[in-house]
Amino acid sequence: MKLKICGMREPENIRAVAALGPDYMGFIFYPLSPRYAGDLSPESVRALPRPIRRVGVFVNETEQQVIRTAVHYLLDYAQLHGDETPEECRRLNRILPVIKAIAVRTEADLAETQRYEGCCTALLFDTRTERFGGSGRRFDWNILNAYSGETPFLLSGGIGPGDAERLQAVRHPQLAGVDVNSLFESKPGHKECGLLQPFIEQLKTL
Ligand SMILES: O=C(O)c1ccccc1N[C@@H]1O[C@H](COP(=O)(O)O)[C@@H](O)[C@H]1O
Repeated sequence: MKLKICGMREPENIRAVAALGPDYMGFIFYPLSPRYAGDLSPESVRALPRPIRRVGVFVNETEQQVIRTAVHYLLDYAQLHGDETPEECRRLNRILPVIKAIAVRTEADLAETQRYEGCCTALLFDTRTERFGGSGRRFDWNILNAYSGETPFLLSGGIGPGDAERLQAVRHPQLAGVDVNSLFESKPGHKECGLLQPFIEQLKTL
């Protein structure tokens, strides 16, 4: 099971978390987020050891700006968390692999994914709230059984330090990994290695 650690914004913390060996690290380029990484020096991201894939998180950003940011930070993926259409995802995905976030509360929300089939490299299922992301709230994972698409997905939304065992019970052929964020923080954008390390150890046993 792959692990993405999202919402990084402090150079020292980025280095410490990178040493734990996540598969993906995420940087939020949404100015209204308390985890906004727009002031981060590109070197802090570019210097990440290569096995770690770099993901930029965007909300209703223009294609031009996403590409500009991707070049600046040498991003490997764009995670789109807004109202981006399948066509917008398809166009960008030809240039930069797209992870499209889908807001989930009910099974009906998963039906929405059909429109994105073939338009993005992966999906990310996050909890539907009044915000675009980073709510720290979990949705009912039983709902995942209603997803019958072929695009792999990351499971996200309110995954916390005590959830490794619960994740063990989630079985789905397209489950590619999990994405963690706010519940591993001591303040927005600062991840606690003391919480991440045991979680990662437990995940490895899955
Ligand atoms: O974290 C944010 O501030 C954020 C803002 C706007 C879009 C996405 C954001 N974060 C993403 O939200 C999910 C779930 O986070 P959490 O575990 O519930 O805190 C995660 O994919 C983050 O990348």
